[in-house]
Amino acid sequence: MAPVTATTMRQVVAFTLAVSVDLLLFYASGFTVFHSVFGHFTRLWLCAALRWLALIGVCLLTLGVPKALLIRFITAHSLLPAVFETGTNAFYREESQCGQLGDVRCWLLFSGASLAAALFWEITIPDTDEEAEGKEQKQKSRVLFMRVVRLFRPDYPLLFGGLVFLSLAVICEMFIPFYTGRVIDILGSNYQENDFLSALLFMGLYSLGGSVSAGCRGGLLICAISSYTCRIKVKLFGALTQQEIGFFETIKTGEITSRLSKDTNLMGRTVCLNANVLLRTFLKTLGMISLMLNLSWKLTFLVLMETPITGLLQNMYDTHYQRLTLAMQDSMALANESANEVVSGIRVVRSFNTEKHEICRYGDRLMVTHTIKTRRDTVRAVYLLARRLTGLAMQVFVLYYGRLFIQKGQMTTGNLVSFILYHSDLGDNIRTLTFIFGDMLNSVGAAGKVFEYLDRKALVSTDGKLQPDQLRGHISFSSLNFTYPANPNKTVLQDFSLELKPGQMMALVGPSGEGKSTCVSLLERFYEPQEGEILLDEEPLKSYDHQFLHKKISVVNQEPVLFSGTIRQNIEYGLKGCSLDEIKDAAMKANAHNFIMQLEKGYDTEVGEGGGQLAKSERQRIAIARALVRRPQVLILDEITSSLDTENENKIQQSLSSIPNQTLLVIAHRLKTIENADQIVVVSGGKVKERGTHRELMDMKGSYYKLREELFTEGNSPQ
Ligand SMILES: Nc1ncnc2c1ncn2[C@@H]1O[C@H](COP(=O)(O)OP(=O)(O)OP(=O)(O)O)[C@@H](O)[C@H]1O
Repeated sequence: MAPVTATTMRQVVAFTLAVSVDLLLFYASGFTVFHSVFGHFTRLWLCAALRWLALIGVCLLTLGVPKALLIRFITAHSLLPAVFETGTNAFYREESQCGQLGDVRCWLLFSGASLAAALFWEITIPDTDEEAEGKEQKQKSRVLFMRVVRLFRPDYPLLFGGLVFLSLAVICEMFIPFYTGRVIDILGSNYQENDFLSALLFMGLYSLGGSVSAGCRGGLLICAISSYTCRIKVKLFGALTQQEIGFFETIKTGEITSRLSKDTNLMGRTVCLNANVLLRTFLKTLGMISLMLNLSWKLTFLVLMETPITGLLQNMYDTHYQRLTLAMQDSMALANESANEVVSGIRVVRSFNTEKHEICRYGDRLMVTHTIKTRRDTVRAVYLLARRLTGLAMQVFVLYYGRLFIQKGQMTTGNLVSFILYHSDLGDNIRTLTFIFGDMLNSVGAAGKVFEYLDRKALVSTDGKLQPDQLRGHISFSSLNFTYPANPNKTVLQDFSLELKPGQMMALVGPSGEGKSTCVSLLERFYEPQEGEILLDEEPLKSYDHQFLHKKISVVNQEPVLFSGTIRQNIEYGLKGCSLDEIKDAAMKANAHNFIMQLEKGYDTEVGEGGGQLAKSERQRIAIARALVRRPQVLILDEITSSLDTENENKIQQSLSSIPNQTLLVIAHRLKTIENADQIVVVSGGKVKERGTHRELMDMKGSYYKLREELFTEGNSPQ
């Protein structure tokens, strides 16, 4: 208990001492005026400096090093009278009603305003105790902000136009309440028609100017944002498509699409809308406060005292509201996810008769969203109530004191009306200013995420330049060691070496999950091996031009992926200037021509999203045609037989074997299909376990032999 009492005592002593010293100096300044000691401004600023020094001195002596908030208060408290007096003199060429200072009411008013300013600063700008982190964050935000601005370069003319109209709109809007008050004064005193008409004319002109300028500002800025967002989206999409496959495996699809859709939009907003609102509100607030000070400085200080309360309320509300909004978005995403799952897996749901269970699950998740939403709306309702109450209390004060000032002849009725009009806007403006800081930081954060992807250099480079006129298709894997980026602890290929001679057919076989498809992925340069190299015609794969390589090495995967569009577009996918005859030829080799011709629109038939309007075997044959139309030197078939029947498979095999000099790499589970291969390689545990022709391997009675036996007994192979 004792230390607390001692601290409180020290604080009371410090407060009393500080108030006494300050009042003494404040009155002393009035004395110097009275006795015309020093010039007016010298006295003001000297007094301000002395008061600042004295108050800081008292704090140091009694409380130790003062906190940032106290320093801000002391600074505002000491300087405010001098700043205000100098400002009034500069703008209106007269002394304010507080010009003589030395009046305890003035002292109280300035103290209140200083406290308001210090608290406002405290609320809107992060505390200096978090300096290091805060400064770094601010620095980062500033750099990001400037990058966003620089990307706006092509839209600078639009932005400049927007800013000009913004300033015009603010100036015009600011004068409307002023002329409203003037009209009331003219009507209330000796009516002068000319004055009345000119006031009306100005009011009309300012209103018109304000509306036109606001419209032009909005239009220009929206145009700039829209063109900016499009540009960034394309840029980001371009950067994303350059990334290596491992990137897409480690980052969730939802995150990527959210950056592409949400964050790019937020980025545009950062500079344009927020800067627009910030600038407009800031200019308006400054202009309003200066006009309000002109109307009645006492009332102005009075209403400014509401600022810290408004700021505090807004800050508390923003924190809670944002937290609940995020929680609501998460729970909504969960509810949507369960709905999506059911829609895409409706066959499973139907066959397991789990409709009711799924409805309950969806309903439960929606209830969670509903509860959070209700809490969020309650927070909003309480905030609005508190805001209205403080606003109302302040209006009552303004009316009460306004009436007093009118009685004393310190202001007119028109002045009071103008003042009230300004005041009603001021609260909103200050709230906007406090909110916009947080929002700006959020949006800049979104820009940071977008830049992170824009700046990311793909781990698998595509800078190779080699494009030889002749390619033989000689492939060798030499001592490869490889782990997937998504699972770096598991070595998938270990000291893996293979050679595939030009024009030969090689088959990779082996149990599931042993690394066969991984070989194909490495050959396609989806990943880079950690050790070892893959050579194509004795040159490292990475030295080949990206486009050239993917034209010369074509892959048909287990799961054929088609894109929405026509069959023709899917076959010629990525090839420019491909004739219909070439497409038909490839389709014939893939045994797809006949079924395509039976479709009503033939090659112009739409395949639907992901090729959903075609059977799996048809999709697979189109995928084979897509690979063949490129006339690849190396063709890779990764378990394509799983979706083909024996008849189709035989026909495709026949046409593929008729292509001369093509190197063929086949991964197969149906061992019957690869008996004719020049070389069969058994892959197990990421290593080459056996290699040879079918006959050689059968005679060895090793893994290949066992594999055939197993598959035969499991009935997987129609041998
Ligand atoms: N993208 C990936 N990220 C992490 N691990 C992977 C990835 N793809 C495959 N793996 C793992 O690498 C190992 C080899 O997989 P791979 O697909 O090469 O086997 P496979 O022999 O082709 O099997 P299957 O015959 O069933 O296609 C497996 O253990 C698998 O789990």
